[in-house]
Amino acid sequence: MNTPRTLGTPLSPTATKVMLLGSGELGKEVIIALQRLGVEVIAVDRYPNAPGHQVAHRAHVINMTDGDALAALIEQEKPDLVVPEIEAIATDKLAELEQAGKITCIPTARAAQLTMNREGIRRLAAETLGIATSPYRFASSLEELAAGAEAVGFPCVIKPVMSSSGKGQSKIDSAAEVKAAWDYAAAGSRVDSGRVIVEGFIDFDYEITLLTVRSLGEDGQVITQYCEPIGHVQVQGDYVESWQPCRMDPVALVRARDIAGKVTADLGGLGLFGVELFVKDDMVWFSEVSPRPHDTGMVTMATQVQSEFELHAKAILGLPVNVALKAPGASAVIYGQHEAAGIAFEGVADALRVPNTDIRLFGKPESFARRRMGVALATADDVETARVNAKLAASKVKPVLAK
Ligand SMILES: Nc1ncnc2c1ncn2[C@@H]1O[C@H](COP(=O)(O)OP(=O)(O)OP(=O)(O)O)[C@@H](O)[C@H]1O
Ligand SMILES: NCC(=O)N[C@@H]1O[C@H](COP(=O)([O-])[O-])[C@@H](O)[C@H]1O
Ligand SMILES: [Mg+2]
Repeated sequence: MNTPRTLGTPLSPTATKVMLLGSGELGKEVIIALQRLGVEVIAVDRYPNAPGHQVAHRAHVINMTDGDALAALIEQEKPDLVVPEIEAIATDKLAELEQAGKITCIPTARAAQLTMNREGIRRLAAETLGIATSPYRFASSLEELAAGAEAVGFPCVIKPVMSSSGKGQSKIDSAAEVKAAWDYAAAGSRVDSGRVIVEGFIDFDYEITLLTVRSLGEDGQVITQYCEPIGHVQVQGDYVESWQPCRMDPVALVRARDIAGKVTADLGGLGLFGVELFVKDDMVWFSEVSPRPHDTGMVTMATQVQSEFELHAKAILGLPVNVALKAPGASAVIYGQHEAAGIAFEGVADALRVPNTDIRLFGKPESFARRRMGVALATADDVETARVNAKLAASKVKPVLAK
């Protein structure tokens, strides 16, 4: 597509139909942004009442890694656009359907395929595009992992090739810990491929997500724009707080944009990407990329003129976008803390009394101790104050077991 889409009326023959594959907290916001443009949205996830299910025109529950089930649902709904929201889907089937001209996948089926598996995106970035990354090896057995760890050196980080939000990830300091890391990766993999990546540990000063948007310009050509960098802190491979803008060495910022530009140009298509980068002084390493909104980018709901979700929604429809920052701000995660269905949240009023804050509760039907159930957002004159306030607001929200 190189012209903007004409938008129809939902639930009518002119409807512009978008199908989200994955309907968590990130998809929920993309859906709301699409709904505002009168797009008909079909939300799909692996369990009922996922956050995005609750705000879409229609909701479906299927095993999205089952290619036949996925193809059948696409055939039934005939969406104009298919928008992957998680990695764990039958991306080979999406590629087959795209090849046959049956779907338009966002940003491309190939991007979904390459980023579903760490091996695909890592080899593309490091070996094809020549971009700096941590040293790495792949391993399909404990013996290969032990050899890979020796090759990249200690400390190193071991991750299943198919996992996200830090699941199955561990950092080890010696050969004695390799077996525990192998077993932990096997347990945390979202698709048990029995394959892991071992990466040399990068002793970075800080890490960022560079939200990068590919949208259509007035002449129908794709243009690439960069949001202000987002700094973040991760615990056990999962994001706990983020802030924007993240102050950076100017040379590092140029390098970060250059890497993000190269990677997203290769992946192609339209939409927003979250490019994860490690930074030390003026050196920048590529870590990975989400061809979709990024969890650390939830901060943009407070900080940008158009949130990352609105940017994604507009870009995929061929519409122009505005990546401008509105105010410095921060986000802090609210975890479930309990293992139970239908939990309640006390203290929301206290949280909202913290100056210039807001709260999102995702509405996930079931809580786990470390499941992300909500996020606190804050803006301020400076990022430091916003970080303090976002964390304070998040700490005031108390997940409790329903009485
Ligand atoms: N090689 C490395 N050196 C130093 N830190 C690392 C390395 N690999 C991962 N980390 C740390 O672990 C975090 C999570 O890693 P990564 O992004 O690869 O996992 P993930 O499971 O894909 O997470 P998500 O889905 O949330 O992006 C990184 O943001 C970083 O803080
Ligand atoms: N880092 C990726 C990420 O943040 N993905 C977001 O989390 C949801 C799954 O949450 P769940 O595991 O609680 O169901 C996904 O659907 C997506 O919105
Ligand atoms: Mg990551």
